[in-house]
Amino acid sequence: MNNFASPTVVEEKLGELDCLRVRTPFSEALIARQGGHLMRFQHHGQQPLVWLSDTTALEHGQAIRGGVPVCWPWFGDLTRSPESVRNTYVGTEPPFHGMVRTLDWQMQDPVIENNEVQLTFQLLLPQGLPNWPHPSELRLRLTIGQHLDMNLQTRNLGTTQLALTQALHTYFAVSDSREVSLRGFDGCTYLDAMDNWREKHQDGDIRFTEETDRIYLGVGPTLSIDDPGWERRIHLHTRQSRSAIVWNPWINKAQRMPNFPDDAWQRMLCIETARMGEADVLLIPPGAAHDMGVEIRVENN
Ligand SMILES: O=P(O)(O)OC[C@H]1O[C@@H](O)[C@H](O)[C@@H](O)[C@@H]1O
Repeated sequence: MNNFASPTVVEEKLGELDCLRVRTPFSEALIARQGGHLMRFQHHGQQPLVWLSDTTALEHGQAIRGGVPVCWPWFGDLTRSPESVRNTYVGTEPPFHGMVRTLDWQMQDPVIENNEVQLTFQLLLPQGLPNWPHPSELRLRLTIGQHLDMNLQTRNLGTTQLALTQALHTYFAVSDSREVSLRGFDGCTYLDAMDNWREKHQDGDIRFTEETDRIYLGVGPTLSIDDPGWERRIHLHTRQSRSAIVWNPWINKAQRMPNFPDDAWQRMLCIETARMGEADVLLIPPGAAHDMGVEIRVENN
């Protein structure tokens, strides 16, 4: 512990975005009200845990590049979600990664306890969203302290079952994406977006050697990123999620993507805690709520 005797939460404007800067005795974080978007998280005296693009847009209605976008009420390209989820949208051009990452969420008063700060963001959607007529409520709870914990709760306020896919699209900062290994995926099946969504089998740890965009299925609750360059291991402990997206854009896609420096693919990777695929689609009965979450810890070698 150092620097800050007790946690603080301070409002801050970043470009057009209303943000909160959280300081605890262990860590510092920056969160935008838009999307309830965690933009930065860093332990004092250490490298960042979460990667944020130096060139991200900081404008109302524009997706923030990096941090932890919330993908909801579907993940990625809606046509890749199960039919029950595709049918929830009645428009013609469904936005990629759903519709809430660029909305302003309501924030509840911060709770400061045990040297941690808990921020809860809420989206109350009595009519649903444009072309998505499903009354629901979304709550994102971020706990910032010695560890980072994120919990996404969906409540179905409608009268019929609600089908969703979703992800906490976490961009991790790493010393060099070519040198890290991702553990906990050995033996899993994955859908390979780079190979026409073929189903494949993961043998051993994941290493990045090319553009990688995969949906892992049947994933257990313990995953990690082994980063020898920064002499640390990042541990993810997931709750109520059996799927994860693993993504690194590599050289060519990095050049094509907006708000993403050409060489930044070397310094980031995504492991996205998700509910995705036929087997992990989220079905919520009327009146019920569902939580999905992840706790992230760092172990220094
Ligand atoms: O540029 P966006 O919409 O934030 O998406 C970034 C990436 O998000 C990942 O989750 C997807 O698997 C990739 O296909 C996509 O490129």
